[in-house]
Amino acid sequence: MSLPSQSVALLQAARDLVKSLPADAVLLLTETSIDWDEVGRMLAGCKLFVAAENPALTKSLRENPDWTVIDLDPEPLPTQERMNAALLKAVTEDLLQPGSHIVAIYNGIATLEDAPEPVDSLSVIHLGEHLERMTAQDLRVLGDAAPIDVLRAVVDLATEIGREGREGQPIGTILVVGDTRKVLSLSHFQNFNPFRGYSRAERDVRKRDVREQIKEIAKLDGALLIGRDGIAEAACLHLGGRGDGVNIRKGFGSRHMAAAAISKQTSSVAFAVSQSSGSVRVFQGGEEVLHIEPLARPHVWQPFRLENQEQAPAEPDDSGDEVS
Ligand SMILES: Nc1ncnc2c1ncn2[C@@H]1O[C@H](COP(=O)(O)OP(=O)(O)OP(=O)(O)O)[C@@H](O)[C@H]1O
Repeated sequence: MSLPSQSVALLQAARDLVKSLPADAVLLLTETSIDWDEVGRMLAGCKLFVAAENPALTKSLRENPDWTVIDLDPEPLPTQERMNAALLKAVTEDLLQPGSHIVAIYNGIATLEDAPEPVDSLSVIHLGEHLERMTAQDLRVLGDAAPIDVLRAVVDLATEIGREGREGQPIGTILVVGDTRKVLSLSHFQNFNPFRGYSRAERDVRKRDVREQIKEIAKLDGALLIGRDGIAEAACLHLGGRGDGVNIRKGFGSRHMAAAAISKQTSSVAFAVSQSSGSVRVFQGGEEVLHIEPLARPHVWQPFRLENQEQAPAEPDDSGDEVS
């Protein structure tokens, strides 16, 4: 079996790019059988990562010491997401450093299984910029709390608030997503609702300019409430909700407790942005399910913290709020 001409040309281009940019590695994403000996000859001297779902395809590749095989979960994901998953896995397993430059070759256009060419596309990926967008996979732990595009937008908003603060000052806040009616019934306004009077389009957090406006509002004391559909409904909310049965780590105060508590008592997901550290902790069902560090770019997602898992004792609700 020899390689078709388009694949040969792409591999040559990848090898040349690795030398001339320079780039750190080549990532080959394929689900089609391919002449690996030929690939090896063409990419001699390049660090090669091969990502595939099919274990039969990658089994023999593991014997080659110069190649790193990344197993992908067998899910019907778009190519972009599979590439993201492969790169994220390589970074979290310390196979690649954030900031690396990668030449990726993949099948981005032809989707037929019997496509004449195993690969048809080439991209140059600068991992520093790219990692921030690799959130979809990790957000799956939140199940169907909200559509993925809404969750991504809220993550972007929360991490930007944590990283940037406002006017040089760190700010903390809570972004509550979903179950708006129940959240409102358990909370009260500390101030007038700044979203009142604005159209849905002007409150849609999936839009960058709306997120920029919301960052201003996040300076105000209290939590923000966003619907499952991504429309911001309220700000300046003092969240009620009882704190018993929730788990937050030692050292956290009333903000994180309030976020955990509201996620326990409603089906919302609460994103607590810490004023002191900028980190974002995501609570669901009263438990912390995700933690994002406020690194300057890039950040790497951690589903669970690998540190001291000691938990703070549950505190009673400090608000005693009635329905407002
Ligand atoms: N129930 C609540 N609803 C909304 N915001 C709250 C609530 N309780 C506390 N906060 C916010 O949290 C702030 C106090 O944060 P505190 O330092 O006690 O918490 P923390 O969990 O350690 O958070 P941080 O890491 O941001 O300091 C309050 O000024 C208020 O803005």
